[in-house]
Amino acid sequence: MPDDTPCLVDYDTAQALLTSALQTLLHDRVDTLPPLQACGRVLAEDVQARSPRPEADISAMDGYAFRAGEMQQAGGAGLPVRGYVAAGTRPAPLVAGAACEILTGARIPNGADCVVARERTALVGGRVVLAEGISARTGANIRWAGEEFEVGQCLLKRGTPLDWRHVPLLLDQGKTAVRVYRPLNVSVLANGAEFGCQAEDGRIELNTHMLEAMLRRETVHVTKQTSASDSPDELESALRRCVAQADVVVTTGGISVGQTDHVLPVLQRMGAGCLFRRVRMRPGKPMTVMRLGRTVVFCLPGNSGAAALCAQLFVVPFLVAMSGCVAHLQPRVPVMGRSDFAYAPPPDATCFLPVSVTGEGEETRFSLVPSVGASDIQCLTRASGVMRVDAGRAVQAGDRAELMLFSRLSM
Ligand SMILES: Nc1nc2c(c(=O)[nH]1)N[C@H]1C(S)=C(S)[C@@H](COP(=O)(O)OP(=O)(O)OC[C@H]3O[C@@H](n4cnc5c(N)ncnc54)[C@H](O)[C@@H]3O)O[C@H]1N2
Ligand code: MOO
Repeated sequence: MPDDTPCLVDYDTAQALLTSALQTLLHDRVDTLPPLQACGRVLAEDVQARSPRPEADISAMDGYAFRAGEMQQAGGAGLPVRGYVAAGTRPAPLVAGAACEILTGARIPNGADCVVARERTALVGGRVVLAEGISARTGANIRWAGEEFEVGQCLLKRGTPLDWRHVPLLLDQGKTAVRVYRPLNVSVLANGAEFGCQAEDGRIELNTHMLEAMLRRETVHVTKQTSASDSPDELESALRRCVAQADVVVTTGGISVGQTDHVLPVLQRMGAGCLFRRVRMRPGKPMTVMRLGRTVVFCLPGNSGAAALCAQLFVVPFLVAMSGCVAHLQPRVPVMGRSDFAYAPPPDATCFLPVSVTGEGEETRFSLVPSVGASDIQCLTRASGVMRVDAGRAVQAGDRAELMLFSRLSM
C-alpha cells in the first residue's frame, strides 16, 4: 500500500471516500437504446417535450364540430352538415354557418369550437339538430393542443427507472433511442476452508445467498461463487474470475488478521489500491474497500450479521447510485424516533444496534433487539433496522435517535 493510503477511517469518512470514487465511475456506464429495449433500465438523461400533446386541437368524440354560437342561434333548426373529417386527414376550414361530421381523434377544423357526440344529435333533412336538453358549449369535447404538456416541459427525469408506462411517452416524442444506464454486474465471493465438502468441521455458506437476495434487482445482476479453501492462489483465481465479469465485487470473510485471511494481500498483489482499510464501527470493523482498475471490491467481514450490516450501509447505496437511480451516493435517509433504552458506545466506534420499531411520527420508539454479536443472524429477522449511536455519545432512554431501515435495493 502507498504511504498515503487511508487506513482505519471513521464511518462518515468511509462514506465520503466511496462518494468520490463513485463520481469517477459513473460516466461511461451509458447505452443508447430504443424505448422498448430501454424498459427495465434507468434513464441517463432528462427528456424534454419536443412537441406538445395533443399536437393539435383534437375531437374527443365521434359526432359533429361547429361554432357553439351558431348552433345556439340556429336552435331547433340545427346546422347543415358540410364536410367530414377522420383521424389522419387535415380538414378544410369549417364552412360558416355549418357543422362538420367528425370522428374521435380527428383534427378540429379551423373555425369550429365545439363538438357534440353523435348520439346527442339527430340528423333531420341533412341538418344536425341537438337532442332535447343538449346544449352547445364552447370547448366541449375538444382536446386542446398542449393540454397534456407543452413544448419544453420536462417529461422524465434522469434516474427514472423505465417501464411500460414510459414507452408511449417516449415514442410520442419521436424518441427512437434514449440514454440509459447499463445494468450492473455484481460478483459475490465467499472464502474459507470451512465451506469445502471435505472440511472436517464444515459450515454452511450463507453470505453469498444472503447478499444475492439483498442486492439483486432488474438493473443489478448478481453471480456468486465460493473459494472453499484457505489457499491464496485459489482465492486469486476466484477473484480474477469475479473481476473479469463484474463491475462490483463483494467478498465476505478472510479480511481480518488471521493466518487464513488472504483477501487483502491477494488483492494487493493483483494490483488493487485501497480506498479504506477498516472502519471505526461496530460491528463491521474489518470492512475494507479496494479498487482494481474500474472494479470496486467491497471486502465485507465474514460474520454474517456484520456482512449484512456492511452491505446495507455501504454496498446497497453504492449500487443504487451506480445503477443510476440517484445522482449521488445517499446513505439511506434515517427514520427519526426515540430510543427506549440506554446505551453507552465505546469512545472510538460508531455503533449500529439492531432495533425494532413501534409507533409512528412523534411516537416512534426504538427497542433494542437482543444480539449475541456480529455472527447473530436471528436478530436480523427480529429487527427493522439499525440505530446509529456515535462514538462516545451515550444514549439515555427517551433520547432522540436515528434508525436506518433494512431494505432491499430500491429507491
Ligand atoms: N485478532 C483479531 N481477530 C479478529 C478481529 C480483529 O480485529 N483482530 N476482528 C474480528 C471481527 S470484528 C470480525 S467481523 C471477524 C472478521 O473476520 P473475517 O472477515 O476475516 O472473517 P472470517 O474469519 O473468514 O470468518 C468469520 C466468521 O464468519 C463465518 N463466515 C465467513 N464467511 C461466511 C459465509 N460466507 N457464510 C457463513 N459464515 C461465514 C466464518 O465461518 C467465521 O465463523 O474477525 C474477528 N477477528
Ligand atoms: O464486525 Mo466484527 O464486525 O464485529 O464481528
